[in-house]
Amino acid sequence: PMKTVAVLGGGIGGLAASYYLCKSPQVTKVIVLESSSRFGGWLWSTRRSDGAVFEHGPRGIRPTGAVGRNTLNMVDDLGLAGDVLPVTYSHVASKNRYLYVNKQLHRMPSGISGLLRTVPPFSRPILWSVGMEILVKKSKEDDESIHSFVSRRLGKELADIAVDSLCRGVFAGDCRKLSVRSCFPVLYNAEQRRGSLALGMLLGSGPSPVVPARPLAQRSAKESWAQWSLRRGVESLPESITGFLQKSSRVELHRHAVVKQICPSASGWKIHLEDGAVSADHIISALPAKALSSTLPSSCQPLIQELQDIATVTVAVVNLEYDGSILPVMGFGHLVPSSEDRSLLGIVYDSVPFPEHNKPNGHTTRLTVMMGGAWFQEDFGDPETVKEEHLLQRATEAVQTHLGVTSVPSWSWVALERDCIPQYYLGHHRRVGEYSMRTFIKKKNLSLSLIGSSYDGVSVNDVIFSGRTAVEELLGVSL
Ligand SMILES: Cc1cc2nc3c(=O)[nH]c(=O)nc-3n(C[C@H](O)[C@H](O)[C@H](O)COP(=O)(O)OP(=O)(O)OC[C@H]3O[C@@H](n4cnc5c(N)ncnc54)[C@H](O)[C@@H]3O)c2cc1C
Ligand SMILES: C=Cc1c2[nH]c(c1C)Cc1[nH]c(c(CCC(=O)O)c1C)Cc1[nH]c(c(C)c1CCC(=O)O)Cc1[nH]c(c(C)c1C=C)C2
Repeated sequence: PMKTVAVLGGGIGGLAASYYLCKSPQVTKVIVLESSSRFGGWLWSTRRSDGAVFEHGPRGIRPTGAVGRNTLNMVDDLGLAGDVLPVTYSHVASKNRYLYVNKQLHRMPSGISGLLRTVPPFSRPILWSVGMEILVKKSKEDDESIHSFVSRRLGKELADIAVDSLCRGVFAGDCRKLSVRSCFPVLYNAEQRRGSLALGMLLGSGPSPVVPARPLAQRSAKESWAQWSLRRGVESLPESITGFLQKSSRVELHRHAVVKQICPSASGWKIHLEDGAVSADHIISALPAKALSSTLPSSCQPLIQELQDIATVTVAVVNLEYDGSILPVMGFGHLVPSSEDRSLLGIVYDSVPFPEHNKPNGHTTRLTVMMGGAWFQEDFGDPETVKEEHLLQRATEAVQTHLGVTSVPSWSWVALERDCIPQYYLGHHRRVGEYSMRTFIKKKNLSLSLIGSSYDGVSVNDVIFSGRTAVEELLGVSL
């Protein structure tokens, strides 16, 4: 006999959880509480009146693996299949990714010849490192930094350049601090189960959840999609889920609803808002860990501390539009290792994967420059006091020096995204897992689920899947 479930936070995590809750007749009421004026959180797109679309958050979602299929199944269910913009593996945006090293763009090695030959900026063929990797003993540590893991197994050069850049292009983070076990479980499991990454790739590195492919996911497999977006931008996904939830009489959607405090009560929870309170049998928190931490009563002290300790980074995202085709190379974009420029993380060439988002008949090029991350403070200082003009200038200078573009952008947008990406540091798996947060919740019998990017993966797919898993565990069903 369930129950009223309160979902805290209306980002993609909270919306996904609410969507899955609606699938069960056991749930009598779903109350979504979102502090801001819109749903979607970091899924945030600007649609200009002339039809151009600019992404300030995620721009390409991966279709592969169980979590990728799961998202496509949801997109299919919502009736969004006709709006999907796929990018296949054979597309130039999938084949070409660049590194900016020693003041030059280098195409990242790919394919057989890319592995066999020595390609700058690397000093020996990647295949040599991969071959030697099979001989490296497996580690007995229960966690390790990504940099140390890759240095040990593949050599320092790949760690310093390729993996340093990769971690900036996914976590906006420092691979010397990030945990390999939590950030790249596939790599960690390959070593633990197969003794090597090469063998893990060949033989598989462990079981993954079973998610059957519905028609859209089948199409994506047949057509070999590498990533996808939506015609009116990624924000269409939260908009469409919100539309779906609005149609249900069991769902209450609240914006401008700041959760101030949550208190365990005899029957569940009392949730205090700025004005008034609501009661619920269960809480699914889809808030960032620190935000949840500040709402808990002092009786939850150890949990409060663990949540507080999950670090985040701030990223400056600058969208630029230029007249004409100004790119010297075609591809997804380029990344910059921290040894080259500590606070300039990389540039996405949005027009290449998604020309549909250009101004119609306009011959323009859209780029996104990402800056800061783990290096934000040391370069830009306090996010409270940085000036937009300064961020814009740094971004356009980078476009000029890295890509040789001397013209002035015809349009720009600067977004300072505070604490937007959680950082899974060494020992993160222990913090969220068995020995800590989730154990405390179980021991204290708290009817509370933790979902969202703070815990089990930061990608849109991971966050949606965390919502689904929490609902399945809560209701004891498989959706
Ligand atoms: C610049 C950028 C680029 C990215 N690129 C990609 C990509 O290419 N591919 C990919 O898969 N992922 C990407 N990501 C990651 C992904 O977008 C995020 O990890 C994901 O959107 C997080 O979703 P969430 O629901 O967990 O959190 P959020 O989006 O942070 O949602 C949390 C919600 O809680 C609300 N809230 C906070 N405090 C309170 C309170 N007290 N009361 C009520 N509500 C509150 C917030 O307003 C927010 O709406 C990117 C992220 C960023 C920032
Ligand atoms: C330069 C900074 C960033 C760029 N994108 C992000 C940041 C911080 C955020 C981001 N990008 C990806 C994810 C995870 C998605 C997933 O795991 O499914 C996040 C949170 C996708 C991604 N982007 C790049 C890689 C290698 C990946 C992993 C998945 C994949 O292989 O597709 C590379 C990359 N990101 C950026 C650039 C400029 C770039 C490379 C040219 C921007």
